[in-house]
Amino acid sequence: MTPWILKADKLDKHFFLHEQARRIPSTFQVDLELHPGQLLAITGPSGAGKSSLLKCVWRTYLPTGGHLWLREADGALTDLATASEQHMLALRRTELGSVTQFLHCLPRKSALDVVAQPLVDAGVPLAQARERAAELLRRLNVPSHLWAVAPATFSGGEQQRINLARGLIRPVRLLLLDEPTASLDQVSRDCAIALLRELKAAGTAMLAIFHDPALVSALADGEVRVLPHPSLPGGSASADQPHRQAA
Ligand SMILES: Nc1ncnc2c1ncn2[C@@H]1O[C@H](COP(=O)(O)OP(=O)(O)OP(=O)(O)O)[C@@H](O)[C@H]1O
Repeated sequence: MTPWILKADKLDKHFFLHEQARRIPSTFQVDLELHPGQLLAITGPSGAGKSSLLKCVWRTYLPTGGHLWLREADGALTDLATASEQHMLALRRTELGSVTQFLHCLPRKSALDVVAQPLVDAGVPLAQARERAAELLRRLNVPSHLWAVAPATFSGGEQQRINLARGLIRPVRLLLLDEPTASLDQVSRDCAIALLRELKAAGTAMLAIFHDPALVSALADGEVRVLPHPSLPGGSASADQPHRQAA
């Protein structure tokens, strides 16, 4: 097997609300090992810290304990728990990608250009980026009469397909997926599964939160179960046996 691309070692995240002097526990003692071409499903009860784990990798959240090693394309090992902001910005431009369930885009920009933008930002000529965007929109069954329209007025499922196309258009080595298919119907979900399988086959590693067990069984190579902090209800078992990765 190829060497891992991401390894978490007792990763912790808690929040401190200074004005209330209150500590909010989140992700607790997570260990995981993710290889190129693998998808690991992050599972666990609501509030256990699944999204926080992905945000620690993307570094919207700064981990409060443990290590989060990324093996970069040149083989260098970087601990995302301590990497500089500048380094993180560079990694987000080159190696990391993230798709959530929410589409954030500028008003008045066409759906086609919203999807093409990450490629344009990466230096791909506009015509070529639009061609690839059109291909993805077709694959995700977004009707062509919507391509020139700004997605602000789109239905939830349409917006989510735009968001997914935008999130998948730029090739990355590690992709984070936080419920990117939550509002999709069965047909669109199957299209998304096919696209994600192609990315896996091309070697993209993925950490994903899917609430739909059908997606987990269709795509996951293993599971990382995030359990609540031992101080929380349902968390006592995790004190002795924190989050284990199951193959
Ligand atoms: N920015 C923040 N400030 C304070 N607390 C936060 C913050 N982000 C998350 N939390 C808290 O961390 C805990 C874990 O949240 P998180 O969203 O990671 O859980 P989750 O497992 O993804 O939940 P769900 O399945 O319901 O989406 C929750 O108690 C949440 O209130």
